[in-house]
Amino acid sequence: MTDIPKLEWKGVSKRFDGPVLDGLDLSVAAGRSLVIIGGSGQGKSVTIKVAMGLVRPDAGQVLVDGEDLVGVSGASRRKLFERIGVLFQGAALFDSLSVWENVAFRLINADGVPRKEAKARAVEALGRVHLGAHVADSYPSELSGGMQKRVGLARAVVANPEIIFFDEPTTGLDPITSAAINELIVDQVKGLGCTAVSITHDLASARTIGDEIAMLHAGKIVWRGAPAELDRTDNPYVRQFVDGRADGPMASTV
Ligand SMILES: Nc1ncnc2c1ncn2[C@@H]1O[C@H](COP(=O)(O)OP(=O)(O)OP(=O)(O)O)[C@@H](O)[C@H]1O
Repeated sequence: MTDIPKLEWKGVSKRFDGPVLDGLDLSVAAGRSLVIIGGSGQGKSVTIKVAMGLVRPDAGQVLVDGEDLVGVSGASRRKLFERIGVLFQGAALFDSLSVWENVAFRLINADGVPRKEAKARAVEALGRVHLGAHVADSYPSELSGGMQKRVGLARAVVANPEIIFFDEPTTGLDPITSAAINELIVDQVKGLGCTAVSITHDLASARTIGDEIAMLHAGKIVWRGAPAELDRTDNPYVRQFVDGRADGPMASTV
C-alpha cells in the first residue's frame, strides 16, 4: 500500500480574465472514482484540462504517481499521457473517420500500432461497450447520441489507461440512455481497475459513477464526501446545489 495519490492537484491556480482556480488541492487514490460537481463557470473543465495537459496552470503542481506533469515535454510527456484516457463532452468523434478509426485513432497515430491490429483492438473495445462488430465500419453521423457516447467510451478505454477523465458523460442524453452509459462507465472503470475523474452537472450520474464526490466553488474544493453524504450534509453549497435552489451562497449566473 502506498499513500501517494494516483492523481493530485497541489496548490493549482489559474487565471483567465479573472481567477478560475485558486490554490486548488485535490487528490484521488488509485482505483477510486472521483466526481467533481459545481455550478456553471466554477472551473470544473479547467480542473480536468490542467490534468490533461491542455491548460497550463499559473502556479501549483499536477502529480501523477507523484510526478509533476506541468511543464513536462517530449518523450516523458508522451509517456505520462499514454496512461490517460478521456471521454470528451459530446463524444467529440471525427465525422470523416469510421467508428473503428475513431476508436483506434490514438493507437495508429500516437502509438504506431499497425492498422490491422489497431482495428482488431478497436472492435474488441467496441464489444466492451456492447457495440457489435458491424458498427465498426459505420460513421459517427449514422449513430444515435447514446451510441456515439459508447464509441467515445471505447476510444477512452482502448489503450487500457490507468486514469480516465469523463467530461460531462451524460450531457444531452435521455435519462434511460444516461443510466446505461453510467453503468458502462462503472463496468469499464472497475474492469480496468483504473482511477477515474469525472465532471458533471448530473447528480444521478455523479451518484452512480462516483465513489466520492467533490464540490468545486470559486476555484476551490468546498466539500468532499461519499455519494450518500450528499443528502445528509448541511454544507450550504451542497445543499443549494442538491436542492436546486436559486438562493444560497452561490449566486445564479443567469
Ligand atoms: N481558454 C479560456 N480562455 C478564457 N477564459 C476561460 C478559458 N477556459 C475557461 N475560461 C473561463 O474560466 C471559467 C471557468 O470555466 P470552466 O469551463 O472550467 O467552468 P465549468 O465549471 O466547467 O462550467 P460549466 O459547468 O458551465 O461547463 C469561466 O469563467 C470561463 O469563461
